Amino acid sequence: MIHFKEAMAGIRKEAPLVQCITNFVTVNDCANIILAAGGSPSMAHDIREVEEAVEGVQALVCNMGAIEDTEAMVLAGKRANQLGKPVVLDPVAAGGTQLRRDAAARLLHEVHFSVIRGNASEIRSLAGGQAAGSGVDVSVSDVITEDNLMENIELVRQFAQRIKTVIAVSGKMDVISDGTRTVVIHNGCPMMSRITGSGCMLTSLIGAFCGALPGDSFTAAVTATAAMGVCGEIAEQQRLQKGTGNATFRTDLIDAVFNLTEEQLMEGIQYEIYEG
Ligand SMILES: Nc1ncnc2c1ncn2[C@@H]1O[C@H](COP(=O)(O)OP(=O)(O)OP(=O)(O)O)[C@@H](O)[C@H]1O
Ligand SMILES: Cc1ncsc1CCO
Ligand SMILES: [Mg+2]
Repeated sequence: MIHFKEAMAGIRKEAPLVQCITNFVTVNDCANIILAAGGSPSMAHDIREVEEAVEGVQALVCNMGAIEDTEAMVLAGKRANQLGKPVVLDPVAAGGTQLRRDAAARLLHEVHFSVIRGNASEIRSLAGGQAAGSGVDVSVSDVITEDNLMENIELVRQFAQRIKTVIAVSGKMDVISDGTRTVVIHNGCPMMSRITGSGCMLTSLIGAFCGALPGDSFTAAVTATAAMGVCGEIAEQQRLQKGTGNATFRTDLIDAVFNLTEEQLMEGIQYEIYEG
């Protein structure tokens, strides 16, 4: 059983401060989704201040879209680890270039992450498999479908168990595992992949939930992913009513997170749990 309601209440009560070392493409959306959820963002990323900045926050998010900030992520991540604060990784285009493969390997070696959230190509690459993609989007051949769901659940579960980290793979179906329990979430809509940053926003939201629930990163990752999916559906209904496009969808998605009630979340979630 996942305590979604308690997690939702917790993030609004705790108002966690979340530090994001993230990319210039989607930094503003990451800050706004944290605010929408009831948290408070800090985008401090300079190597001269990240270790000090981490002392004042409840969680750290490292987004490899800011590949130039890898050193800052290592410094901040190590300090967060010393302080026992959750660290979340978004391995943007992790398998795409040698620079990114090296950065991902270094980050995994030097920092312990509470949660890693990426698309199927990124997670497949981190897990040591052959990922087809080289860009920031998932490759068609890596997409998780009904047909390959069970083998992907097993891949994600084994990877989570091996590195003792909650792994969250996003897509049409989101697969989240702590190495024992695996949750599959069916919410969301294709429009979410027609804006840039829905993944970065999801990772930031996971960071905010981890900040509110520091001892339970699995519940944090599952609740954030479910909330994002339900809010994507709400924003899509509005897009269809208004006849708007991807720019308004992005705003409506953030608004939906701002206005999301525990009841809306509970009514909207479509998920199943696989044990063992
Ligand atoms: N076809 C889809 N159907 C339902 N939900 C989707 C679909 N594609 C993406 N999503 C949702 O969009 C969000 C982002 O997932 P996605 O896998 O697209 O991240 P990403 O590739 O890292 O994105 P980006 O790098 O652009 O930020 C998740 O909440 C996911 O559930
Ligand atoms: C498009 C893009 N390029 C680097 S980071 C980023 C945001 C989505 O991952
Ligand atoms: Mg991404």
